[in-house]
Amino acid sequence: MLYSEGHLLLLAAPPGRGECPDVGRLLSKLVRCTSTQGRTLLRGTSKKESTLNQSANPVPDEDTAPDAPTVSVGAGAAKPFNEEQRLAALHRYQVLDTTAEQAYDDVTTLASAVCKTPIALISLIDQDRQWFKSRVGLGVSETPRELAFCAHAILQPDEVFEVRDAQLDPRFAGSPLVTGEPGIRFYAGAPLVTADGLPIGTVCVIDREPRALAASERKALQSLARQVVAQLELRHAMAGLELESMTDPLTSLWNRRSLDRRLHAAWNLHVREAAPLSLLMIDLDHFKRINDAHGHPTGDRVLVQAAAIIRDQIGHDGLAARFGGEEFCVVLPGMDAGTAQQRAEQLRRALEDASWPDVKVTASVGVATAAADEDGSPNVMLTRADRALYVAKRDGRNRVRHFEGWS
Ligand SMILES: Nc1nc2c(ncn2[C@@H]2O[C@H](COP(=O)(O)OP(=O)(O)OP(=O)(O)O)[C@@H](O)[C@H]2O)c(=O)[nH]1
Repeated sequence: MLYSEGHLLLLAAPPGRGECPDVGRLLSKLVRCTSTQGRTLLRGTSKKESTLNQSANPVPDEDTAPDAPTVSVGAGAAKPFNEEQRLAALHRYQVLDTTAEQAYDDVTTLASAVCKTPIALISLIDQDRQWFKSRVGLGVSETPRELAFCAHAILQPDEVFEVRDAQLDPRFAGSPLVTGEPGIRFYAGAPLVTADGLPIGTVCVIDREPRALAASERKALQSLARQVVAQLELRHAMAGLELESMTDPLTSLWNRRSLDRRLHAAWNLHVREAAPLSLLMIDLDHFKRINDAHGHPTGDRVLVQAAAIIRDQIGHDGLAARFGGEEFCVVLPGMDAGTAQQRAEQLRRALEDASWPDVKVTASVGVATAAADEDGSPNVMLTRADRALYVAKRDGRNRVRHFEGWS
């Protein structure tokens, strides 16, 4: 957005002044959406609802409107004193450049309706730009930071930053966003402040006419900003849980469940692109003896080190997972049988040559490949790799075998 970092900029021309959009419906949708995810983002719903409905018919409240802060002119707003932590907090949410989401779009729809502005935005202030997670009434998805009104708004994280007539404000009168499109005259942005007190953006509203926010509208804008932060936190926590549920806690490799998903995805790619697909099944040899001779904790350390070697050896060419116990699996999309066998042999040697804590470690590897035009299924791939692993064990261990048939 155009004003200041870390505010949701609600820049909206009234959707027909005098019209009262169905704010209650939008609000209940928002509350429903957030509460189904186990967290109430809007407390005291009925009170807020009545506040929001009142503010749909705003009466500018000159007494309570905050004064604009003093900021630098020319190259845009000054940077907040805690800019580095602020950017780290923003990037932690991993929300920049993501696609539109209903939960955020509901907020801008509400902001525009409540404040009766034609433009409403959720603006996130990145290092050199402001990027809009959601926007009503504006075509662009980002602007340079130096043009952002929101970059000013984040300098006063506990207040709504309001510019009642940008043409009369020396900081903004010459801005191309005021002199040209979208012709900003009025701006109000409520900073998005994280639990750590870091302002990452705003919820803001913009109008093409000079005006002021009523106290109730200002409050509503701040409520919406709090909801955006709660939504960001919720998504972040869910992503963390998802990752946790897909990861093996001991080795940090993908777990079996994750392997199944990824193998299916790789199989779909194999079918769609008519590309080969290979799979390695790796089993540490006589692992029980390591546990028996050196104890379970040493066995665990060996598993962690083996996982690290497998991950390093495979790099970005495939996906490594812990299949269970002392067994690992590697999915190699696009890799033919010959190359997969070479990589398996390199991996086997790397495990054998590694320096281990007081023990000798080797592994047997089974390889299965679906040629570019071959039918089958992910489960058949697993069974074939398992059969090849069985043959490698049967033939003496510490060796690689490719699936060559069932006999
Ligand atoms: N330390 C440790 N041991 C585990 C873990 N998961 C499974 N194991 C042990 O791995 C051993 C696997 O033993 P087996 O299936 O007999 O296989 P092996 O001794 O490796 O023999 P081969 O596979 O035939 O070469 C068992 O003793 C399990 O208790 C784990 O997370 N940590």
